[in-house]
Amino acid sequence: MSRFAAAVPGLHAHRARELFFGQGETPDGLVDAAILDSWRRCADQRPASARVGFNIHDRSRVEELRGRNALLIRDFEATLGLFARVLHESGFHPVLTDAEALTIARFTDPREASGELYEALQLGCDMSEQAIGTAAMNCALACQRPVQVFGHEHYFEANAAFYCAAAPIFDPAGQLVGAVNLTKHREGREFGAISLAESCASAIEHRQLERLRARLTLRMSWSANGESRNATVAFGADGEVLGMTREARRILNPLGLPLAMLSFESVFDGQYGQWLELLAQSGRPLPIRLNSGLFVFIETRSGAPARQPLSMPRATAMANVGQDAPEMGDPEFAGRFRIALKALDKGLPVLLRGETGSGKEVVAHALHRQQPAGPFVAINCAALPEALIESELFGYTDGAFTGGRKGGASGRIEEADGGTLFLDEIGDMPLALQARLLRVLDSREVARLGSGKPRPVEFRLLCATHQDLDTLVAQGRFRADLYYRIAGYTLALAPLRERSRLADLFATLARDGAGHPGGLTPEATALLAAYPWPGNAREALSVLKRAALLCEAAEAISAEHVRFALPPAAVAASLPAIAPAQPAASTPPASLSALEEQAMADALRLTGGNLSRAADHLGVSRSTLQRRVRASARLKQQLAESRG
Ligand SMILES: Nc1ncnc2c1ncn2[C@@H]1O[C@H](COP(=O)(O)OP(=O)(O)OP(=O)(O)O)[C@@H](O)[C@H]1O
Repeated sequence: MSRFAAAVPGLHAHRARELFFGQGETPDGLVDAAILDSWRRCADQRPASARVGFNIHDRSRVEELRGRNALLIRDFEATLGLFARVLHESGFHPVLTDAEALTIARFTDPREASGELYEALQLGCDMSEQAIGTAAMNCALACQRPVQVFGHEHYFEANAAFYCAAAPIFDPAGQLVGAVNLTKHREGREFGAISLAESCASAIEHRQLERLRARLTLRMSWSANGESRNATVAFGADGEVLGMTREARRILNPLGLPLAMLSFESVFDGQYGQWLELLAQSGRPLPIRLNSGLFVFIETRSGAPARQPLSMPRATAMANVGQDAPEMGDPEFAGRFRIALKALDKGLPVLLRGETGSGKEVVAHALHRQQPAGPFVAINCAALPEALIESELFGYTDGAFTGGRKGGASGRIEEADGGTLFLDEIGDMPLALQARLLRVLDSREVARLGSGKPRPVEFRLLCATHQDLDTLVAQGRFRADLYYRIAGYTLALAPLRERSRLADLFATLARDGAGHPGGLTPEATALLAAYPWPGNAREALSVLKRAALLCEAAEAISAEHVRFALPPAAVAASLPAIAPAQPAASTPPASLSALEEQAMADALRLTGGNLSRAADHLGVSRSTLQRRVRASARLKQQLAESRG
């Protein structure tokens, strides 16, 4: 899709029509390529000025179609219920079509729509290209990706009154089964309908997947080009792949092999049985390498009730209960932790900064435990779909929107009253909500959506982010006033590679996290300390769990166990630099940075000098890698060589 046409739907439609219909030219870049292809097909059939009516199948055909697609319809209705408020406010009318573009379900009452739209919302309406010309649902089905069609981008002039956006739906085996389509009169106010349609289709696909009788349903998350991605894949009893979502297909099955040819071991670098056990024990996302080399985090996806997945999976703050500060392997941390406590005591918010996996959530729990009055309410701003975040945070009143729960619902901010509100990944909060949050923080009052009556709330505020908020502020993606408001005190967590007392942290993680009472040998500790830990404590915990699986409970984890548990590429590429027998004391601190540099050089070489991909591979941000390259002549040279 042309980036411009996507950003400003329909803006160039008149010019594109002039070129296409008037001069027989190709209006490249002015409309989405999918629309242009459709225009070409339609032009072979009928002139754009032809009269179009909606062709509606008879009731028995509609019943037969609905019976055949009963589960899909159920998933559509359940999913749309979650988006009810935002749909209602936006004025869009959602329908579900089958793979032939016949309408088999709708979500709103067609009587709320006027004129031609009323017709278009009838069950059994034929929305195919042959019947109604270019429209979002038939384009989305034809090109198998989300498409929006605005006003005069519709082939028939008679349909220029509409704005529609649609996304295709695939079943867990990757078959196209239908499309979600959102339509309204185009004079309505603008709205991000295409991403809403895509979110609906993706939520339907997740529901389909959850119905499979899977032994293990995994949620994978990773970041690519600075954006976080996630996907779901289901495995049977022996690790065979039962189904996956479209994002999962992109990274696990790029060649489009039949599902029967895929298994856990063919896609991940690990053994199915071992990972089943690790995942059951951890209850937290664990890093794993794909056979393609990409590093992702995986966690078990449970059939949790609707509200639950919106909040982050809570870490049972396993370590250090009753102690002042958690053991972080950093002698300076305890002092900073005490200052953070004082700040909270004085009513100042605390901002936790640190790389992914560095322990921000563990610290948040620990801070709450020191003054454990009231609930600990955590919200992961990155995990909430933008359409739901507002009602999740602020709650809503009875009747605030169609499909809302009877009696309304309290928001998470209200639930934190008297306790601690933990806003994780605050850097991912949409700008519009930042303004609302700021108002709550200033007034200490929260009003549910649909109600003018604010209620007073009192809570300690903790926020966390792995992003550089200064940069986000400079880029206009984070409000400066909110930044100052939440950063009463900033508690920075050093990345693991910069902590100087790692032996204590490894011992704690092994004992409390991996449940291994036997400790570690000094050689094992030295080997661990030499690894640069791009995934920080989360990765360290996962490695220790893997190592602990290999030895008896009373036995100390040895260098051999660690070597097995560390990522194979790290052992092969860098860790032989410290021989197994080399004593811990003789590992000069400088070698740590040399090891990191080696890993970075390897990543640059492997990715042909692509900084984003190399950073993804290493699990660090692009800016971190760029900074290191700028500071190192060796890396600069490697970058130049890799780019040839
Ligand atoms: N000091 C620690 N003691 C015990 N466990 C820890 C410690 N630090 C981190 N962990 C463990 O490492 C994992 C990651 O920690 P946590 O979720 O707190 O990191 P985070 O910085 O919040 O990560 P993210 O930015 O990805 O949300 C968790 O399983 C946590 O239990």
